Amino acid sequence: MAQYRRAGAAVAVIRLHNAPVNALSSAVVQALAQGVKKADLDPSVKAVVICGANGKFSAGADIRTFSSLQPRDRPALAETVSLIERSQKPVVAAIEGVALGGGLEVALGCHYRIAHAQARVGFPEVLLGILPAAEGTQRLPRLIGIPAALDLITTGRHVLAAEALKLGIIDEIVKENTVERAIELASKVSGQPLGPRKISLKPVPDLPDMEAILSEALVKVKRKARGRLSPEMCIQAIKAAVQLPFAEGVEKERELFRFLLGSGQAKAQQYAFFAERAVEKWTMPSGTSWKTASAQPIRKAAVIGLGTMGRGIVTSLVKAKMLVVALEQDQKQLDIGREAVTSLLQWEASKMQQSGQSQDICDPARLQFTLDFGALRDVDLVIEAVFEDMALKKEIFRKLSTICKPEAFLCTNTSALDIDEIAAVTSHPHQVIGTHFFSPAHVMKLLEVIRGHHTSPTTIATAMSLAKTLNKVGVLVGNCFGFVGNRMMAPYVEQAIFLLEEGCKPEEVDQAVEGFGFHMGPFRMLDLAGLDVGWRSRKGQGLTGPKLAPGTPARQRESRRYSPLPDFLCEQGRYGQKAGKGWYLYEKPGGRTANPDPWLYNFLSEYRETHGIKARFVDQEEILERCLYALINEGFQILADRIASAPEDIDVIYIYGYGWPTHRGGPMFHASTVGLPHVLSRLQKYSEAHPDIPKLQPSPFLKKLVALGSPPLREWVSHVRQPSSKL
Ligand SMILES: CCCCCCC/C=C/C(=O)SCCNC(=O)CCNC(=O)[C@H](O)C(C)(C)COP(=O)(O)OP(=O)(O)OC[C@H]1O[C@@H](n2cnc3c(N)ncnc32)[C@H](O)[C@@H]1OP(=O)(O)O
Repeated sequence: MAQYRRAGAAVAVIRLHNAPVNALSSAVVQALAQGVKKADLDPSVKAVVICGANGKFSAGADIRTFSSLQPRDRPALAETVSLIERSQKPVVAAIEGVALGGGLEVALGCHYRIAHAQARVGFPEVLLGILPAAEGTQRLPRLIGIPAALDLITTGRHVLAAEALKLGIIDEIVKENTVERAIELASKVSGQPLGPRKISLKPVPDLPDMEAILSEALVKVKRKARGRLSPEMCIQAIKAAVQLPFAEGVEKERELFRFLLGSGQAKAQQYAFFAERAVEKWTMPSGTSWKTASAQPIRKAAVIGLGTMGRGIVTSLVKAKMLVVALEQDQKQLDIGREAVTSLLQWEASKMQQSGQSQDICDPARLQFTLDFGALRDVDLVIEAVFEDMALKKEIFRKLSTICKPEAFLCTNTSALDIDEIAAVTSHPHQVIGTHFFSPAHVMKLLEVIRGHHTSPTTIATAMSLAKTLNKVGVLVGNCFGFVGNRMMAPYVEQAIFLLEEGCKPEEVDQAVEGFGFHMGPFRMLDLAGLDVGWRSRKGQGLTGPKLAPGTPARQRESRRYSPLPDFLCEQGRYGQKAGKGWYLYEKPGGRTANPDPWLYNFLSEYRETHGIKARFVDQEEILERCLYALINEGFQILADRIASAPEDIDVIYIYGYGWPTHRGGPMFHASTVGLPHVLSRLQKYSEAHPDIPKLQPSPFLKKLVALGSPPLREWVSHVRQPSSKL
């Protein structure tokens, strides 16, 4: 848990030991405290070094233990940090790998800090719905000043050693032998006065406009937080550092920590942290999993199509230092694509430069632009990213099947299309897989990885590993129309549009959903994505356009309710932001400011009149429940259909791909929090009121879980019916 040894005659080394990241469990904290006391009591020890095993200082407090913490518990970690600082002998932190959260707090308790050049430090607690509660909110501002402390504590960002040195968090950077160098320093400074090195004794550096800085930070953080409490509480704690003596500031920090710990938000954010890690450990319905499948190395990849998605994908691959072939169909598109990729890469390089990372990502030798499919002969993996047209995709895959080497993996970037149909035209369907990137692909963290019927475990492992290489979160899902993300989006958007028919305005629906914490409500999102995308898909499905059977009632398809509203908008050229008008009016085509549109109000009134709909007032609760519970209901069906193998998969997809607020833990976590019987009863109520909307009829799986007494989320999948045995 923490090894104590002597280095030379006079230095004690305490090494934190808790694989894989030296999390500070209570056993580790206890052992650390014992080590510090032992060194203090031993007259032959003149100085102490604290370091971590396996090249990592510590990733902070053990998050797994938080659920058992009582809000009244006094953090033992804080007492240990203060014990370190009070030590009579100099204590040096030797930081390798990471010193995050409680790990950094331990380091701040030390009198000196040395870090390896690749080490990262930070206070990511805010991302877990809490704050640095082992006196970190009181020490960091004293060490680096208020503006920098506000930035680090409210964003949770990790900083590299170079930046940490500039900020004053660490005293020295070394390229190698961090612990040895720390031992040397410890020997050198033994006997020197420790007072000036104790951060708790320092005043917070004063600034003339302190009040203004704090209140501006509060306004900024509140605007960005969309209901998340922890950033605001972090500011309260930092304010306490400014206004109160150290000990009183610490009390305030504890009070705020207890408040956050007891809030549902901390639970949701910690669930999201572990869900993100759980999805890496994928399983197929057959039982094959990450444990037995091994990924193949990808040295060289190709991207077909340099539209918005293709450009982002190329940028991601280049950033990950792969050799990339980018292919387009004609010279003009190729030139436009090359220019776009080049400027994306330059932008990425400048961002990296600002954060002190090396920026050799734009090496042109690694990126080849071509019109020639022959250039794909030796690539290990291809990502086809042309637009959503099955015929075109099949033509490309037929070609790839003959040109690429037999062991190449063939990925299709699609948001809805059938992977099996595409794989069927190739001679290696087991090497075909869906990779649904989200726009902008070089920014968005999510990669939905879709297994086809024939996709091999090696192909899945390779695609999942590619996600990690690209610094994305890969989630494995099954093949069905819209997969997980878009399949759940469909009933959500459908409800939003039905609500307009019934009397809402787009901004009322958006405000309700944004008030819940989403980045964007459904109508702003549709305008951003382009209304023509859905229109093309509905035409393809024969729901509108020339394929629609003559005489079909305007608001009904088969026996289901249908709203032709978005089709009418598209017929008027209102494609959304790019056209300058859609559900909202924009200042110009491509404009970003969504303004309510009087034209739309008239249009909606006339529409309701034509169809004999009496507008009614719909309250926020109904707006939210109809949109969100329709989406969640589909999530239960997706679990029952084994398209997602666990609720965590769905939640991670929604957090990283669709802007679901992290402090609400994802749609399935949210359902478990508000209670499955509640979700069921509301769906029952709405489906009775709207019997012609099948997506409001509660999923049989949700009903089953409620009948079973609403087991906790982690048990849900054990109640999914197993496919019948072939025997
Ligand atoms: C006890 C009361 C204390 C009260 C005091 C409160 C004040 C202090 C609070 C804190 O310190 S909260 C924790 C702050 N630290 C973090 O948020 C860091 C979280 N970890 C990471 O960001 C990353 O894991 C990493 C350290 C950057 C490593 O990333 P990498 O991609 O290399 O590995 P992962 O797959 O993410 O993690 C490996 C493995 O380790 C588990 N894990 C990571 N950090 C913690 C942790 N702090 N506590 C418990 N477990 C942790 C992670 O879940 C993975 O587990 P498995 O999936 O392999 O089981």
